[in-house]
Amino acid sequence: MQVSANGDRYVVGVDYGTLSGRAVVVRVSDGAEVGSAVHEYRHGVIDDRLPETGAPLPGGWALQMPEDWRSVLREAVPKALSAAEVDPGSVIGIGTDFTACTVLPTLADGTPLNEVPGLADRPHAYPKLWKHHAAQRHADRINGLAEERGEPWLPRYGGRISAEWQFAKALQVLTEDPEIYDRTERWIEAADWIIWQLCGVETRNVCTAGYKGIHSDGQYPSRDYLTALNPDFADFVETRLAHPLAPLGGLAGQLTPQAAAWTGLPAGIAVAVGNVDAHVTAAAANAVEPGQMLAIMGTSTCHVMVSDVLADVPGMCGVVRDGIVPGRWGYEAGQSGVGDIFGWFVEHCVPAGYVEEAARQGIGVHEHLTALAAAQRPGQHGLVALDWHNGNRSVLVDHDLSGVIVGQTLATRPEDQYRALIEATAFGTRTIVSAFDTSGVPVTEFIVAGGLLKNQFLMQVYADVLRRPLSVIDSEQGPALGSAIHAAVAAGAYPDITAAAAAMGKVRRAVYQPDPASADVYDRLYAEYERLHDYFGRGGNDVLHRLHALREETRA
Ligand SMILES: Nc1ncnc2c1ncn2[C@@H]1O[C@H](COP(=O)(O)OP(=O)(O)O)[C@@H](O)[C@H]1O
Ligand SMILES: O=C(CO)[C@@H](O)[C@@H](O)COP(=O)(O)O
Repeated sequence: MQVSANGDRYVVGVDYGTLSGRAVVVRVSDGAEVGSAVHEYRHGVIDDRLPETGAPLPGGWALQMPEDWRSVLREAVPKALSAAEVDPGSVIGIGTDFTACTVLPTLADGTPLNEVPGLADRPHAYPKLWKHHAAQRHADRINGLAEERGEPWLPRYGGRISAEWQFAKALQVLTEDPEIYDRTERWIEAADWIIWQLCGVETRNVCTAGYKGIHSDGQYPSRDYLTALNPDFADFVETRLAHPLAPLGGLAGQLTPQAAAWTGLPAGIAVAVGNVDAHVTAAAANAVEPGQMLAIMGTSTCHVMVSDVLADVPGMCGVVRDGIVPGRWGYEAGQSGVGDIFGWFVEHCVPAGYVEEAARQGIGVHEHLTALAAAQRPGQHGLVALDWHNGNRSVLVDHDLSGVIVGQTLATRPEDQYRALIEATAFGTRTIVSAFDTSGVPVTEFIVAGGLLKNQFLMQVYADVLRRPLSVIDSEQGPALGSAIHAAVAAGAYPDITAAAAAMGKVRRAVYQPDPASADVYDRLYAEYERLHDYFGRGGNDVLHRLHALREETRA
């Protein structure tokens, strides 16, 4: 094992986000981040037209391009190494994390179907990004049948499987393009596909299989159940998924000469088993003890927490043995839209005068609206909103729901709505935290990571709405740092993730304290949120579903 001139050893973590991939070079001894680089995906999120043909995509679709992911290895990793000014020979391992469930059909050798000659014009040949929401009716069918048959795995997923998960997406392929389904030799999470690119062998990790792949108590849904779903789906598990599952922090293999040439790293170094962006971040924030809930807040929010207790938490995404750290139960819940909602508002709902004023002050529109919103007292805008602009992942698990804002008058201004949307996402998080608190897995510490940390006003709103202190990760590259920590374990530098997280993870405790007076007002607003939540989300008024159906019908 090589080391640098001063004896330091390094690992590389690569975080595959929704729009870009980030690489960070990290010192093994203490987690110091010594260099990083970001590479934007050329095609970003493909949700409008297929790049090859320009053919329009239906509503709810979100695809990605595997070549964009390889580019991150070719571009971001060498740049991070050069920024770090470390000898590549002192790097002992590489780890990666991915959005999930981002899943793709491939040939038996891992070639993505969209790269197979003659298939580039077939939308179903492309990877489906986590936020591909066009499989809701398949998820509904999966849930309905599982409930009817009393499938044992259903409670492990909060009673409902999400349209984002891999069975719903695969069933959509089978139903809408059976030929592409037939050509699919492997159906694989991007989290595992990228590892295949790095070390040349197929591996599958317990995390994506457990949460997004309905692999529970050692098995996928039965052949009998899949046959009942659709006889042509009967052998889906055996033919396209089946593979031994590898533990998190495990060694997937060694970096191939080809991947070494892409990255500038030495061939033969350790490649860690694939993992999910949210789950690796638990190690980065050293949030690996029971009761420590970590919220990774960016375009969406994921909530992850380990526990020694197995409980059914209504509406959670899943509870998986070894799903965050080996030896413990790992819980996940989430909100499908958070930063994306603020991004949508900034892009589509702000008059030119605000954009000009932000430019005049030399700040972004988010910062301008945040400053105006922060000058208000809680409740002053007279609004309450539902944060469902990208559907609801927890606790309702329904991607056909949409956003609601109540209380607008002629005096309502953009900053009022921006603030109401921030508060709505905080109320969504409170709903999730209380689902855990009341299900026997109480949240004892709330820790935040992710891009939204930069909005301090937003953080204070969350502390007030949750009425509890917020700890924050002390890194701007949480997932990439977490991947690097997994690489250090895979390379044998630490005995396990917990030990590596203690040495390399970074957290600042109780940085935001709740303000009791604000919290009192938010309690009243939250009570309104809860009423609207149940009215629009639990059948009190099905208007959001009817509007969704009408929109789809009209588009068709
Ligand atoms: N100052 C801000 N306040 C609130 N939201 C912001 C701000 N700046 C950017 N955003 C939103 O944050 C999201 C990006 O978060 P980030 O963590 O960087 O991305 P990702 O989730 O893809 O890793 C975008 O959806 C954007 O609209
Ligand atoms: O769902 C998960 C993880 O389980 C995320 O990958 C997904 O929400 C995308 O996260 P980002 O918003 O890109 O950070």
